[in-house]
Amino acid sequence: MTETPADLPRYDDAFAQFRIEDEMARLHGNPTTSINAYVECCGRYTGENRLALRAISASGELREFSFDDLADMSGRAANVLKAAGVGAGDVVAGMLPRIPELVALILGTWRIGAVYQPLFTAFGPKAIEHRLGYSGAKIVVTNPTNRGKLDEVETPAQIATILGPGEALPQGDIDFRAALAAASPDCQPVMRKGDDLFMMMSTSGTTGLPKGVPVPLRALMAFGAYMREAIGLLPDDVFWNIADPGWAYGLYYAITGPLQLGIATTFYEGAFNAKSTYDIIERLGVTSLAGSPTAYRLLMAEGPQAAARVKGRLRVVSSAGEPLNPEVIRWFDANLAAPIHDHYGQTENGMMVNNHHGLAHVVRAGSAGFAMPGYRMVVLDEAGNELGPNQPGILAVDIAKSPLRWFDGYHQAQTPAIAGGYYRTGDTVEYEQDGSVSFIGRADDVITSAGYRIGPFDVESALIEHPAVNEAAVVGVPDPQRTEIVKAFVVLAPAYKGNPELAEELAQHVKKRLSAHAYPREVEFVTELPKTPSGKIQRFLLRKAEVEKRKTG
Ligand SMILES: CC(C)(COP(=O)(O)OP(=O)(O)OC[C@H]1O[C@@H](n2cnc3c(N)ncnc32)[C@H](O)[C@@H]1OP(=O)(O)O)[C@@H](O)C(=O)NCCC(=O)NCCSC(=O)CC(=O)O
Repeated sequence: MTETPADLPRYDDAFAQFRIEDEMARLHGNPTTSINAYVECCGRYTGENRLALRAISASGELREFSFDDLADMSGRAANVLKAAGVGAGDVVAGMLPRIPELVALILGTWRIGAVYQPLFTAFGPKAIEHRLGYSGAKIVVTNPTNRGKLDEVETPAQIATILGPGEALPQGDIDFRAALAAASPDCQPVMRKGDDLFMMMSTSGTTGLPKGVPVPLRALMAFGAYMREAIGLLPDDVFWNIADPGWAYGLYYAITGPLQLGIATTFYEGAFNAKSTYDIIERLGVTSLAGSPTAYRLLMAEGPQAAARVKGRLRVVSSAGEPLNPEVIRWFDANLAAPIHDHYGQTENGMMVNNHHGLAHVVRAGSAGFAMPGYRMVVLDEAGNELGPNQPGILAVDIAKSPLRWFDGYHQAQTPAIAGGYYRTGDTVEYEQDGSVSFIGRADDVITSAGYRIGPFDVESALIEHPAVNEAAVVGVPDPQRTEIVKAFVVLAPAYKGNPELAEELAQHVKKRLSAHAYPREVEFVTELPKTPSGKIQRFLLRKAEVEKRKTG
Protein backbone atom coordinates (compact mmCIF):
# COMPACT_ATOMS: atom_id res chain seq x y z
CA MET A 1 0.00 0.00 0.00
CA THR A 2 1.23 3.49 0.87
CA GLU A 3 4.99 4.15 0.97
CA THR A 4 6.63 4.71 4.35
CA PRO A 5 7.30 8.40 4.94
CA ALA A 6 10.60 8.49 6.79
CA ASP A 7 9.30 10.77 9.54
CA LEU A 8 6.36 8.57 10.56
CA PRO A 9 6.95 6.60 13.74
CA ARG A 10 7.10 2.84 13.44
CA TYR A 11 3.98 1.22 14.77
CA ASP A 12 5.95 -0.47 17.54
CA ASP A 13 7.06 2.94 18.76
CA ALA A 14 3.48 4.15 19.06
CA PHE A 15 2.71 1.10 21.14
CA ALA A 16 5.80 1.37 23.33
CA GLN A 17 5.29 5.08 23.91
CA PHE A 18 1.71 4.67 25.15
CA ARG A 19 1.18 5.91 28.70
CA ILE A 20 -2.23 5.93 30.37
CA GLU A 21 -1.16 9.10 32.20
CA ASP A 22 -1.04 10.89 28.83
CA GLU A 23 -4.60 9.79 28.05
CA MET A 24 -5.75 10.99 31.46
CA ALA A 25 -4.08 14.33 30.89
CA ARG A 26 -6.05 14.78 27.65
CA LEU A 27 -9.30 14.73 29.62
CA HIS A 28 -10.65 17.87 31.25
CA GLY A 29 -11.63 15.99 34.40
CA ASN A 30 -9.92 13.15 36.19
CA PRO A 31 -11.39 9.64 36.06
CA THR A 32 -10.10 8.78 39.52
CA THR A 33 -11.57 11.82 41.24
CA SER A 34 -14.14 13.80 39.28
CA ILE A 35 -15.36 13.64 35.70
CA ASN A 36 -18.49 14.48 33.69
CA ALA A 37 -19.09 13.37 30.09
CA TYR A 38 -20.99 16.57 29.20
CA VAL A 39 -17.99 18.65 30.30
CA GLU A 40 -15.64 16.39 28.29
CA CYS A 41 -17.74 16.50 25.11
CA CYS A 42 -19.14 20.04 25.23
CA GLY A 43 -18.68 22.21 28.33
CA ARG A 44 -14.91 22.48 27.95
CA TYR A 45 -15.26 23.93 24.42
CA THR A 46 -17.82 26.67 25.12
CA GLY A 47 -17.03 30.38 24.80
CA GLU A 48 -14.88 29.80 21.69
CA ASN A 49 -17.62 30.03 19.04
CA ARG A 50 -16.48 26.59 17.90
CA LEU A 51 -18.59 24.49 15.49
CA ALA A 52 -19.92 21.24 17.02
CA LEU A 53 -22.62 19.85 14.71
CA ARG A 54 -23.71 20.11 11.10
CA ALA A 55 -27.21 18.66 10.87
CA ILE A 56 -28.81 18.01 7.50
CA SER A 57 -32.53 17.28 7.61
CA ALA A 58 -34.17 14.62 5.45
CA SER A 59 -35.22 17.40 3.04
CA GLY A 60 -31.65 18.68 2.77
CA GLU A 61 -31.78 21.75 5.05
CA LEU A 62 -28.40 22.36 6.76
CA ARG A 63 -28.28 23.76 10.30
CA GLU A 64 -25.07 24.39 12.23
CA PHE A 65 -24.66 24.30 16.00
CA SER A 66 -21.73 25.53 18.06
CA PHE A 67 -20.62 23.99 21.34
CA ASP A 68 -22.34 27.00 23.00
CA ASP A 69 -25.60 26.08 21.25
CA LEU A 70 -25.28 22.49 22.48
CA ALA A 71 -24.49 23.76 25.99
CA ASP A 72 -27.72 25.76 25.94
CA MET A 73 -29.83 22.92 24.49
CA SER A 74 -28.36 20.28 26.78
CA GLY A 75 -28.82 22.49 29.84
CA ARG A 76 -32.50 22.71 28.99
CA ALA A 77 -32.70 18.97 28.37
CA ALA A 78 -30.97 18.35 31.71
CA ASN A 79 -33.54 20.50 33.52
CA VAL A 80 -36.45 18.76 31.76
CA LEU A 81 -35.02 15.38 32.82
CA LYS A 82 -34.50 16.59 36.39
CA ALA A 83 -38.10 17.83 36.54
CA ALA A 84 -39.18 14.33 35.42
CA GLY A 85 -37.36 12.88 38.43
CA VAL A 86 -34.15 11.72 36.72
CA GLY A 87 -31.03 11.87 38.87
CA ALA A 88 -27.40 10.74 38.77
CA GLY A 89 -27.09 7.04 37.89
CA ASP A 90 -30.62 6.81 36.44
CA VAL A 91 -31.10 5.57 32.86
CA VAL A 92 -32.51 7.78 30.10
CA ALA A 93 -33.45 5.97 26.88
CA GLY A 94 -33.50 7.75 23.52
CA MET A 95 -35.28 6.40 20.43
CA LEU A 96 -34.65 9.22 17.98
CA PRO A 97 -33.31 9.69 14.48
CA ARG A 98 -30.22 11.82 13.86
CA ILE A 99 -31.69 15.20 14.81
CA PRO A 100 -30.03 17.95 16.89
CA GLU A 101 -32.31 17.18 19.85
CA LEU A 102 -30.68 13.74 20.06
CA VAL A 103 -27.32 15.36 20.92
CA ALA A 104 -29.06 17.72 23.37
CA LEU A 105 -30.68 14.72 25.05
CA ILE A 106 -27.46 12.72 25.31
CA LEU A 107 -25.41 15.65 26.63
CA GLY A 108 -28.24 16.69 28.97
CA THR A 109 -28.38 13.15 30.35
CA TRP A 110 -24.64 13.14 31.01
CA ARG A 111 -24.76 16.64 32.48
CA ILE A 112 -26.86 15.42 35.42
CA GLY A 113 -24.68 12.32 35.83
CA ALA A 114 -27.32 10.01 34.31
CA VAL A 115 -26.79 7.10 31.91
CA TYR A 116 -27.83 7.20 28.24
CA GLN A 117 -29.36 4.09 26.64
CA PRO A 118 -29.74 4.11 22.83
CA LEU A 119 -32.75 2.40 21.26
CA PHE A 120 -32.22 1.83 17.53
CA THR A 121 -35.14 3.39 15.66
CA ALA A 122 -35.69 0.20 13.61
CA PHE A 123 -36.49 -1.76 16.78
CA GLY A 124 -39.96 -3.24 17.28
CA PRO A 125 -41.77 -3.59 20.63
CA LYS A 126 -40.07 -6.89 21.55
CA ALA A 127 -36.54 -5.44 21.27
CA ILE A 128 -37.58 -2.24 23.06
CA GLU A 129 -39.33 -3.98 25.96
CA HIS A 130 -36.38 -6.25 26.62
CA ARG A 131 -33.92 -3.35 26.76
CA LEU A 132 -36.09 -1.07 28.88
CA GLY A 133 -36.68 -4.05 31.14
CA TYR A 134 -33.06 -4.73 32.01
CA SER A 135 -31.97 -1.08 32.11
CA GLY A 136 -34.88 0.10 34.28
CA ALA A 137 -34.94 3.36 32.27
CA LYS A 138 -36.88 6.12 34.01
CA ILE A 139 -37.80 7.96 30.85
CA VAL A 140 -37.87 7.31 27.09
CA VAL A 141 -37.55 10.24 24.71
CA THR A 142 -38.87 9.58 21.21
CA ASN A 143 -40.70 11.08 18.23
CA PRO A 144 -44.13 10.38 16.70
CA THR A 145 -42.69 7.95 14.10
CA ASN A 146 -41.53 5.65 16.89
CA ARG A 147 -44.03 6.51 19.61
CA GLY A 148 -46.67 3.96 18.52
CA LYS A 149 -44.33 1.03 19.25
CA LEU A 150 -44.24 2.01 22.91
CA ASP A 151 -48.01 1.37 23.17
CA GLU A 152 -47.16 -2.32 22.76
CA VAL A 153 -44.42 -2.21 25.41
CA GLU A 154 -44.91 -2.83 29.12
CA THR A 155 -42.76 -0.30 30.91
CA PRO A 156 -43.11 1.96 33.92
CA ALA A 157 -40.92 4.55 32.15
CA GLN A 158 -42.24 8.05 31.58
CA ILE A 159 -42.48 8.93 27.86
CA ALA A 160 -41.46 12.25 26.33
CA THR A 161 -42.25 12.92 22.67
CA ILE A 162 -40.68 15.45 20.31
CA LEU A 163 -43.56 16.74 18.22
CA GLY A 164 -43.42 18.25 14.75
CA PRO A 165 -45.72 21.11 13.74
CA GLY A 166 -49.40 20.17 14.16
CA GLU A 167 -48.67 16.77 15.76
CA ALA A 168 -50.78 15.78 18.77
CA LEU A 169 -49.27 14.80 22.10
CA PRO A 170 -50.21 11.27 23.28
CA GLN A 171 -51.97 11.36 26.62
CA GLY A 172 -49.61 11.33 29.60
CA ASP A 173 -46.49 12.18 27.56
CA ILE A 174 -44.16 15.09 28.18
CA ASP A 175 -44.10 17.51 25.23
CA PHE A 176 -40.29 17.47 25.05
CA ARG A 177 -39.82 20.34 22.60
CA ALA A 178 -42.19 22.66 24.51
CA ALA A 179 -40.52 21.66 27.79
CA LEU A 180 -37.07 22.48 26.34
CA ALA A 181 -38.28 25.93 25.25
CA ALA A 182 -39.64 26.62 28.74
CA ALA A 183 -36.65 25.26 30.69
CA SER A 184 -33.62 27.14 31.93
CA PRO A 185 -30.38 26.52 30.00
CA ASP A 186 -28.37 26.68 33.22
CA CYS A 187 -27.41 23.42 34.87
CA GLN A 188 -24.38 22.67 36.99
CA PRO A 189 -22.76 19.40 35.80
CA VAL A 190 -22.92 16.57 38.34
CA MET A 191 -19.40 15.22 38.74
CA ARG A 192 -18.87 11.44 38.77
CA LYS A 193 -16.02 8.94 39.00
CA GLY A 194 -14.40 7.04 36.13
CA ASP A 195 -16.05 3.76 37.15
CA ASP A 196 -19.55 5.29 37.14
CA LEU A 197 -21.62 4.56 34.04
CA PHE A 198 -22.59 7.00 31.32
CA MET A 199 -23.98 4.63 28.67
CA MET A 200 -25.94 1.39 28.72
CA MET A 201 -25.48 -0.39 25.41
CA SER A 202 -26.80 -3.75 24.24
CA THR A 203 -25.24 -6.56 22.32
CA SER A 204 -26.19 -9.97 20.99
CA GLY A 205 -24.57 -13.32 21.65
CA THR A 206 -25.29 -16.89 20.59
CA THR A 207 -27.53 -17.80 23.48
CA GLY A 208 -30.21 -15.81 25.22
CA LEU A 209 -31.56 -12.38 24.47
CA PRO A 210 -29.24 -9.37 24.01
CA LYS A 211 -27.31 -8.34 27.09
CA GLY A 212 -26.67 -4.91 28.54
CA VAL A 213 -23.16 -3.52 28.16
CA PRO A 214 -22.46 -0.95 30.90
CA VAL A 215 -20.00 1.73 29.76
CA PRO A 216 -18.02 3.51 32.51
CA LEU A 217 -16.81 7.08 32.12
CA ARG A 218 -13.18 5.96 31.92
CA ALA A 219 -14.04 4.55 28.45
CA LEU A 220 -13.79 8.16 27.24
CA MET A 221 -10.02 7.68 27.16
CA ALA A 222 -10.38 4.76 24.75
CA PHE A 223 -12.91 6.61 22.57
CA GLY A 224 -10.63 9.63 22.27
CA ALA A 225 -7.62 7.45 21.52
CA TYR A 226 -9.46 5.73 18.64
CA MET A 227 -10.40 9.06 17.05
CA ARG A 228 -6.81 10.24 17.31
CA GLU A 229 -4.81 7.08 16.65
CA ALA A 230 -6.95 5.20 14.14
CA ILE A 231 -9.26 7.69 12.41
CA GLY A 232 -6.48 10.26 12.72
CA LEU A 233 -8.97 13.11 13.15
CA LEU A 234 -7.41 16.54 12.62
CA PRO A 235 -8.76 19.95 13.71
CA ASP A 236 -9.48 20.99 10.11
CA ASP A 237 -11.25 17.78 9.15
CA VAL A 238 -14.89 17.78 8.07
CA PHE A 239 -15.86 14.55 9.77
CA TRP A 240 -18.89 12.41 8.97
CA ASN A 241 -19.51 9.02 10.56
CA ILE A 242 -22.62 7.63 8.90
CA ALA A 243 -23.20 4.86 11.48
CA ASP A 244 -26.47 5.06 13.42
CA PRO A 245 -26.07 6.28 17.03
CA GLY A 246 -28.52 3.55 18.04
CA TRP A 247 -25.43 1.28 18.13
CA ALA A 248 -21.93 1.44 19.48
CA TYR A 249 -19.96 2.65 16.45
CA GLY A 250 -22.38 5.55 15.95
CA LEU A 251 -22.75 6.57 19.60
CA TYR A 252 -19.09 6.15 20.53
CA TYR A 253 -17.53 7.60 17.37
CA ALA A 254 -20.12 9.74 15.57
CA ILE A 255 -21.06 11.68 18.73
CA THR A 256 -18.84 11.11 21.76
CA GLY A 257 -15.41 10.79 20.11
CA PRO A 258 -15.38 13.83 17.80
CA LEU A 259 -17.07 16.14 20.33
CA GLN A 260 -14.61 15.01 22.98
CA LEU A 261 -11.79 16.16 20.70
CA GLY A 262 -13.63 19.47 20.13
CA ILE A 263 -14.18 18.64 16.45
CA ALA A 264 -17.55 19.02 14.74
CA THR A 265 -19.59 16.02 13.72
CA THR A 266 -22.22 15.57 11.02
CA PHE A 267 -25.78 14.23 11.10
CA TYR A 268 -27.91 13.32 8.12
CA GLU A 269 -31.47 12.56 9.14
CA GLY A 270 -32.53 10.84 5.91
CA ALA A 271 -32.20 7.11 5.18
CA PHE A 272 -28.90 5.99 3.68
CA ASN A 273 -28.52 5.94 -0.08
CA ALA A 274 -25.45 6.32 -2.27
CA LYS A 275 -26.61 9.46 -4.08
CA SER A 276 -27.36 11.51 -0.96
CA THR A 277 -24.06 10.33 0.53
CA TYR A 278 -22.08 11.63 -2.46
CA ASP A 279 -24.16 14.84 -2.41
CA ILE A 280 -23.30 15.50 1.24
CA ILE A 281 -19.60 14.70 0.80
CA GLU A 282 -19.51 17.24 -2.02
CA ARG A 283 -21.67 19.87 -0.34
CA LEU A 284 -19.88 19.88 3.02
CA GLY A 285 -16.43 19.04 1.68
CA VAL A 286 -16.18 15.97 3.91
CA THR A 287 -12.54 14.98 4.44
CA SER A 288 -12.89 12.08 6.94
CA LEU A 289 -15.65 9.53 6.42
CA ALA A 290 -16.49 6.55 8.65
CA GLY A 291 -19.03 3.77 8.12
CA SER A 292 -19.53 0.11 7.37
CA PRO A 293 -18.33 -1.93 4.36
CA THR A 294 -21.94 -2.51 3.27
CA ALA A 295 -22.39 1.25 2.93
CA TYR A 296 -19.10 1.44 0.98
CA ARG A 297 -20.15 -1.42 -1.28
CA LEU A 298 -23.35 0.53 -2.01
CA LEU A 299 -21.23 3.59 -2.92
CA MET A 300 -19.20 1.34 -5.24
CA ALA A 301 -22.34 -0.04 -6.87
CA GLU A 302 -23.28 3.50 -7.89
CA GLY A 303 -20.33 3.37 -10.33
CA PRO A 304 -17.21 5.44 -11.07
CA GLN A 305 -19.12 8.38 -12.55
CA ALA A 306 -20.97 9.08 -9.33
CA ALA A 307 -17.68 8.89 -7.46
CA ALA A 308 -15.82 11.17 -9.89
CA ARG A 309 -17.34 14.39 -8.56
CA VAL A 310 -15.84 13.86 -5.10
CA LYS A 311 -12.60 12.20 -6.22
CA GLY A 312 -9.70 13.51 -4.15
CA ARG A 313 -11.93 15.17 -1.54
CA LEU A 314 -11.70 12.48 1.13
CA ARG A 315 -8.44 12.49 3.05
CA VAL A 316 -9.25 9.27 4.92
CA VAL A 317 -12.06 6.71 5.04
CA SER A 318 -12.55 4.40 8.03
CA SER A 319 -14.47 1.15 7.92
CA ALA A 320 -15.97 -0.85 10.81
CA GLY A 321 -18.60 -3.45 11.60
CA GLU A 322 -17.67 -6.14 9.06
CA PRO A 323 -14.46 -7.26 7.35
CA LEU A 324 -13.52 -4.97 4.48
CA ASN A 325 -12.86 -6.72 1.18
CA PRO A 326 -9.68 -5.86 -0.76
CA GLU A 327 -11.85 -5.12 -3.81
CA VAL A 328 -13.45 -2.17 -1.96
CA ILE A 329 -10.01 -0.92 -0.94
CA ARG A 330 -8.83 -0.97 -4.57
CA TRP A 331 -12.01 0.68 -5.85
CA PHE A 332 -11.80 3.52 -3.34
CA ASP A 333 -8.17 4.05 -4.24
CA ALA A 334 -8.88 4.14 -7.98
CA ASN A 335 -12.18 6.02 -8.02
CA LEU A 336 -12.10 8.27 -4.96
CA ALA A 337 -8.34 8.55 -4.47
CA ALA A 338 -9.09 7.83 -0.83
CA PRO A 339 -7.33 5.41 1.50
CA ILE A 340 -9.98 3.23 3.13
CA HIS A 341 -8.77 1.45 6.25
CA ASP A 342 -10.38 -1.43 8.09
CA HIS A 343 -10.88 -1.05 11.86
CA TYR A 344 -12.09 -3.72 14.25
CA GLY A 345 -14.02 -3.39 17.50
CA GLN A 346 -17.01 -4.40 19.53
CA THR A 347 -19.68 -2.79 21.67
CA GLU A 348 -17.65 -4.28 24.53
CA ASN A 349 -14.41 -2.27 24.68
CA GLY A 350 -14.88 -0.24 21.47
CA MET A 351 -12.29 -0.35 18.69
CA MET A 352 -9.27 -2.48 19.49
CA VAL A 353 -7.49 -3.46 16.26
CA ASN A 354 -7.06 -0.96 13.47
CA ASN A 355 -5.26 -0.04 10.29
CA HIS A 356 -4.35 3.31 11.79
CA HIS A 357 -4.53 6.17 9.29
CA GLY A 358 -1.65 7.96 10.98
CA LEU A 359 0.51 4.89 10.44
CA ALA A 360 -0.44 4.27 6.83
CA HIS A 361 2.88 2.57 6.06
CA VAL A 362 1.91 -0.51 8.08
CA VAL A 363 -1.56 -0.94 6.56
CA ARG A 364 -2.19 -4.37 5.09
CA ALA A 365 -5.04 -4.91 2.67
CA GLY A 366 -7.24 -7.78 3.83
CA SER A 367 -6.15 -7.46 7.46
CA ALA A 368 -7.90 -5.86 10.42
CA GLY A 369 -4.68 -4.12 11.36
CA PHE A 370 -2.72 -3.82 14.59
CA ALA A 371 -3.71 -3.52 18.24
CA MET A 372 -4.48 0.00 19.37
CA PRO A 373 -1.80 1.46 21.59
CA GLY A 374 -3.18 0.88 25.10
CA TYR A 375 -4.33 -2.66 24.27
CA ARG A 376 -2.39 -5.89 24.27
CA MET A 377 -4.28 -8.20 21.94
CA VAL A 378 -3.48 -11.91 21.89
CA VAL A 379 -4.67 -15.04 20.11
CA LEU A 380 -5.72 -17.86 22.43
CA ASP A 381 -6.30 -21.56 21.92
CA GLU A 382 -9.26 -23.26 23.58
CA ALA A 383 -7.28 -23.91 26.76
CA GLY A 384 -6.39 -20.22 27.07
CA ASN A 385 -2.76 -20.48 25.91
CA GLU A 386 -1.35 -17.62 23.86
CA LEU A 387 -0.59 -18.66 20.28
CA GLY A 388 2.12 -17.44 17.94
CA PRO A 389 1.83 -16.18 14.35
CA ASN A 390 -0.19 -18.11 11.75
CA GLN A 391 -2.08 -20.18 14.29
CA PRO A 392 -5.83 -19.60 14.29
CA GLY A 393 -7.47 -18.95 17.66
CA ILE A 394 -9.72 -16.55 19.54
CA LEU A 395 -8.80 -12.86 19.57
CA ALA A 396 -8.58 -11.69 23.18
CA VAL A 397 -7.60 -8.69 25.28
CA ASP A 398 -4.85 -9.17 27.87
CA ILE A 399 -6.63 -7.32 30.68
CA ALA A 400 -3.64 -6.54 32.90
CA LYS A 401 -1.61 -5.14 30.01
CA SER A 402 -4.42 -3.15 28.35
CA PRO A 403 -4.84 0.07 30.31
CA LEU A 404 -7.46 1.40 27.86
CA ARG A 405 -9.83 -1.58 28.10
CA TRP A 406 -12.94 -0.78 30.09
CA PHE A 407 -15.45 -3.65 29.78
CA ASP A 408 -15.95 -5.39 33.14
CA GLY A 409 -18.87 -7.69 32.25
CA TYR A 410 -22.48 -7.66 31.07
CA HIS A 411 -25.24 -5.97 33.04
CA GLN A 412 -26.73 -8.43 35.55
CA ALA A 413 -25.50 -11.39 33.50
CA GLN A 414 -22.60 -13.80 33.62
CA THR A 415 -19.64 -13.00 31.40
CA PRO A 416 -17.78 -16.23 30.62
CA ALA A 417 -15.84 -14.24 27.98
CA ILE A 418 -13.82 -12.76 30.86
CA ALA A 419 -11.66 -15.48 32.40
CA GLY A 420 -8.04 -16.16 33.25
CA GLY A 421 -7.04 -12.52 32.84
CA TYR A 422 -8.39 -12.24 29.29
CA TYR A 423 -11.50 -10.91 27.58
CA ARG A 424 -12.34 -13.18 24.64
CA THR A 425 -13.92 -11.36 21.70
CA GLY A 426 -15.50 -14.49 20.18
CA ASP A 427 -13.83 -13.78 16.82
CA THR A 428 -11.44 -16.25 15.25
CA VAL A 429 -8.29 -14.66 13.87
CA GLU A 430 -4.62 -15.29 13.33
CA TYR A 431 -1.57 -13.11 13.60
CA GLU A 432 0.75 -12.48 10.70
CA GLN A 433 4.52 -12.40 11.33
CA ASP A 434 4.43 -8.60 11.55
CA GLY A 435 1.81 -8.63 14.32
CA SER A 436 -1.18 -7.65 12.14
CA VAL A 437 -4.41 -9.52 12.67
CA SER A 438 -6.27 -11.44 9.95
CA PHE A 439 -9.93 -12.04 10.57
CA ILE A 440 -11.22 -15.57 9.97
CA GLY A 441 -14.78 -15.55 11.30
CA ARG A 442 -16.99 -15.82 14.36
CA ALA A 443 -16.31 -18.69 16.74
CA ASP A 444 -20.00 -18.78 17.67
CA ASP A 445 -23.36 -18.37 15.91
CA VAL A 446 -23.55 -14.56 16.04
CA ILE A 447 -24.52 -13.12 12.64
CA THR A 448 -22.82 -10.10 11.05
CA SER A 449 -25.13 -8.49 8.51
CA ALA A 450 -24.58 -5.04 6.97
CA GLY A 451 -22.42 -4.15 9.99
CA TYR A 452 -25.06 -5.16 12.52
CA ARG A 453 -24.43 -7.88 15.08
CA ILE A 454 -27.55 -10.07 15.19
CA GLY A 455 -28.21 -12.78 17.76
CA PRO A 456 -29.83 -15.91 16.26
CA PHE A 457 -31.71 -16.65 19.47
CA ASP A 458 -33.32 -13.22 19.35
CA VAL A 459 -34.68 -13.86 15.84
CA GLU A 460 -35.71 -17.44 16.69
CA SER A 461 -37.67 -16.28 19.73
CA ALA A 462 -39.50 -13.69 17.60
CA LEU A 463 -40.30 -16.37 14.99
CA ILE A 464 -41.75 -18.86 17.46
CA GLU A 465 -44.20 -16.20 18.68
CA HIS A 466 -45.95 -16.68 15.30
CA PRO A 467 -48.67 -19.34 15.48
CA ALA A 468 -47.40 -21.07 12.31
CA VAL A 469 -43.97 -21.78 13.81
CA ASN A 470 -43.24 -24.83 15.89
CA GLU A 471 -39.47 -24.59 15.86
CA ALA A 472 -36.92 -22.30 14.24
CA ALA A 473 -33.16 -22.20 13.74
CA VAL A 474 -31.53 -19.02 12.49
CA VAL A 475 -28.08 -18.73 10.92
CA GLY A 476 -26.04 -16.23 8.93
CA VAL A 477 -25.36 -17.24 5.34
CA PRO A 478 -22.75 -15.58 3.09
CA ASP A 479 -23.92 -12.64 1.01
CA PRO A 480 -21.77 -10.54 -1.35
CA GLN A 481 -23.46 -7.24 -0.44
CA ARG A 482 -24.20 -7.55 3.30
CA THR A 483 -21.40 -10.00 4.40
CA GLU A 484 -24.13 -12.31 5.74
CA ILE A 485 -27.90 -12.36 5.60
CA VAL A 486 -30.22 -13.88 8.17
CA LYS A 487 -31.69 -17.22 7.08
CA ALA A 488 -34.38 -19.05 9.06
CA PHE A 489 -35.10 -22.77 8.96
CA VAL A 490 -38.65 -23.26 10.15
CA VAL A 491 -40.60 -26.33 11.26
CA LEU A 492 -44.27 -25.46 10.85
CA ALA A 493 -47.16 -26.28 13.16
CA PRO A 494 -49.29 -29.13 11.68
CA ALA A 495 -52.08 -26.91 10.35
CA TYR A 496 -49.72 -24.80 8.19
CA LYS A 497 -48.21 -25.33 4.76
CA GLY A 498 -44.94 -23.74 3.68
CA ASN A 499 -45.25 -21.33 0.74
CA PRO A 500 -43.71 -17.99 -0.35
CA GLU A 501 -46.59 -16.01 1.18
CA LEU A 502 -46.05 -17.57 4.58
CA ALA A 503 -42.29 -17.00 4.28
CA GLU A 504 -42.97 -13.32 3.62
CA GLU A 505 -45.44 -13.17 6.50
CA LEU A 506 -42.83 -14.57 8.88
CA ALA A 507 -40.21 -12.09 7.67
CA GLN A 508 -42.64 -9.21 8.21
CA HIS A 509 -43.54 -10.55 11.64
CA VAL A 510 -39.87 -10.41 12.74
CA LYS A 511 -39.41 -7.01 11.12
CA LYS A 512 -42.35 -5.55 13.03
CA ARG A 513 -41.96 -7.32 16.37
CA LEU A 514 -38.17 -7.41 16.69
CA SER A 515 -36.42 -5.04 14.32
CA ALA A 516 -36.52 -3.86 10.70
CA HIS A 517 -32.86 -4.84 10.17
CA ALA A 518 -32.92 -8.36 11.71
CA TYR A 519 -35.59 -10.14 9.68
CA PRO A 520 -34.82 -13.36 7.77
CA ARG A 521 -34.24 -12.48 4.12
CA GLU A 522 -34.51 -16.21 3.40
CA VAL A 523 -36.94 -18.65 5.02
CA GLU A 524 -36.74 -22.40 4.34
CA PHE A 525 -39.43 -24.75 5.59
CA VAL A 526 -38.05 -28.05 6.90
CA THR A 527 -39.56 -31.07 8.61
CA GLU A 528 -36.90 -31.28 11.30
CA LEU A 529 -33.82 -29.47 12.60
CA PRO A 530 -30.43 -31.10 13.23
CA LYS A 531 -29.98 -31.65 16.98
CA THR A 532 -27.53 -33.14 19.43
CA PRO A 533 -28.69 -36.21 21.41
CA SER A 534 -29.58 -33.81 24.25
CA GLY A 535 -31.85 -31.84 21.91
CA LYS A 536 -29.71 -28.75 21.26
CA ILE A 537 -30.14 -27.34 17.75
CA GLN A 538 -26.92 -27.61 15.71
CA ARG A 539 -26.94 -24.32 13.85
CA PHE A 540 -23.38 -24.88 12.62
CA LEU A 541 -24.51 -27.84 10.49
CA LEU A 542 -27.15 -25.71 8.79
CA ARG A 543 -24.64 -22.92 8.18
CA LYS A 544 -22.01 -25.30 6.84
CA ALA A 545 -24.50 -26.78 4.35
CA GLU A 546 -25.46 -23.27 3.20
CA VAL A 547 -21.83 -22.27 2.71
CA GLU A 548 -21.22 -25.43 0.63
CA LYS A 549 -24.40 -24.89 -1.39
CA ARG A 550 -23.38 -21.32 -2.24
CA LYS A 551 -19.84 -22.41 -3.20
CA THR A 552 -21.12 -24.98 -5.66
CA GLY A 553 -23.58 -22.42 -7.04
C1 LIG B 1 -25.07 -0.11 5.20
C2 LIG B 1 -26.42 0.50 5.50
C3 LIG B 1 -26.29 2.02 5.41
C4 LIG B 1 -27.41 -0.02 4.48
O1 LIG B 1 -28.67 0.51 4.73
P1 LIG B 1 -30.01 -0.14 4.14
O2 LIG B 1 -30.99 0.95 4.11
O3 LIG B 1 -29.73 -0.87 2.87
O4 LIG B 1 -30.46 -1.23 5.11
P2 LIG B 1 -30.42 -1.39 6.69
O5 LIG B 1 -29.49 -2.50 6.94
O6 LIG B 1 -30.17 -0.11 7.40
O7 LIG B 1 -31.89 -1.81 7.05
C5 LIG B 1 -32.45 -3.07 6.80
C6 LIG B 1 -33.93 -2.88 6.70
O8 LIG B 1 -34.37 -2.18 7.86
C7 LIG B 1 -35.04 -0.99 7.49
N1 LIG B 1 -34.71 0.06 8.44
C8 LIG B 1 -33.46 0.49 8.74
N2 LIG B 1 -33.52 1.45 9.64
C9 LIG B 1 -34.82 1.66 9.92
C10 LIG B 1 -35.51 2.51 10.80
N3 LIG B 1 -34.87 3.35 11.55
N4 LIG B 1 -36.85 2.41 10.88
C11 LIG B 1 -37.51 1.53 10.09
N5 LIG B 1 -36.89 0.69 9.24
C12 LIG B 1 -35.58 0.74 9.14
C13 LIG B 1 -34.56 -0.67 6.10
O9 LIG B 1 -35.51 0.06 5.40
C14 LIG B 1 -34.37 -2.04 5.51
O10 LIG B 1 -35.59 -2.58 5.08
P3 LIG B 1 -35.69 -3.45 3.73
O11 LIG B 1 -34.78 -4.60 3.91
O12 LIG B 1 -37.12 -3.83 3.68
O13 LIG B 1 -35.25 -2.54 2.62
C15 LIG B 1 -26.87 0.13 6.90
O14 LIG B 1 -27.10 -1.27 6.94
C16 LIG B 1 -25.89 0.51 7.95
O15 LIG B 1 -25.75 1.67 8.33
N6 LIG B 1 -25.16 -0.46 8.45
C17 LIG B 1 -24.12 -0.21 9.42
C18 LIG B 1 -24.50 -0.62 10.77
C19 LIG B 1 -23.50 -0.08 11.72
O16 LIG B 1 -23.50 1.08 12.04
N7 LIG B 1 -22.55 -0.97 12.15
C20 LIG B 1 -21.49 -0.59 13.04
C21 LIG B 1 -22.01 -0.62 14.38
S1 LIG B 1 -22.24 -2.18 14.95
C22 LIG B 1 -21.72 -2.05 16.49
O17 LIG B 1 -21.49 -0.98 16.89
C23 LIG B 1 -21.52 -3.24 17.27
C24 LIG B 1 -22.70 -4.08 17.46
O18 LIG B 1 -23.58 -4.17 16.59
O19 LIG B 1 -22.80 -4.71 18.51
